Amino acid sequence: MPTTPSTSPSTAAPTQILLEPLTPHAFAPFGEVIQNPRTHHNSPTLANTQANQGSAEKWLDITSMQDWYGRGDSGQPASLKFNMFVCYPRSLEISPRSQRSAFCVRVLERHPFTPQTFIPIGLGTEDTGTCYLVIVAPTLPLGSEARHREDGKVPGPQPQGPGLPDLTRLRAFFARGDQALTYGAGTWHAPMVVVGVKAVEFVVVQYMNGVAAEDCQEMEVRGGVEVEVGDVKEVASGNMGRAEGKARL
Ligand SMILES: NC(=O)N[C@@H](O)C(=O)O
Repeated sequence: MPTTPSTSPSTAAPTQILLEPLTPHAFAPFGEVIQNPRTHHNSPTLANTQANQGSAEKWLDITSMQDWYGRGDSGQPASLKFNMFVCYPRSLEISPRSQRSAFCVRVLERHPFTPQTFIPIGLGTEDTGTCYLVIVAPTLPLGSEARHREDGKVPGPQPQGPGLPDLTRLRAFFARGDQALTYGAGTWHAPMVVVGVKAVEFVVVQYMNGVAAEDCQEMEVRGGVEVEVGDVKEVASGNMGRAEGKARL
């Protein structure tokens, strides 16, 4: 997988950020949350209709899946792929600062020309021992990119822009089994992080064209970013106080 140069948090970075619940509003700069508007009061307004002889409610256009590969240099067309990721629980470390368990983000990646949807299967809301973390960063404007890149090269245009991730504005969300999500095309994100006691299977939907540099770009986060998780059971059951989970930059 192609790796862009590593980057590290700037000295101006805040030292801590909150671990937040995944909501459509909070996640909007990075993509979309997919959830049942009947059971999640914070859902955006969606059109719906009756289906299946009235035994089903059908919500329409629940997420966007647009092919941006026409902007790639190779001209290689992409097709829609359904893959499955079986994500095992990650090892957590004990934060030297808080003495609580934490996940260290060492890699961020992006898919410049496609959204990517993660749909968990087999993780119920009753599974309060396991949840998953969605860790994302906005993209820096190109001027900052030029200052940060070591090889002087600028990748082609993409929906979020070609810049490196802004680690000073990294966000970490915790999600439940009754939520799926779509990373917007080009959104910097950590490889999926499951925490807790069991593996989670995800059906993953995205466009791909087989050109490695256009399908996925990855970079190392020098020194890592520590996301404080604390008690996974508290996080997974949604009982965590908002100020408890923190990421240290
Ligand atoms: N997000 C994640 O876990 N992984 C990927 O985006 C991937 O395509 O490898």
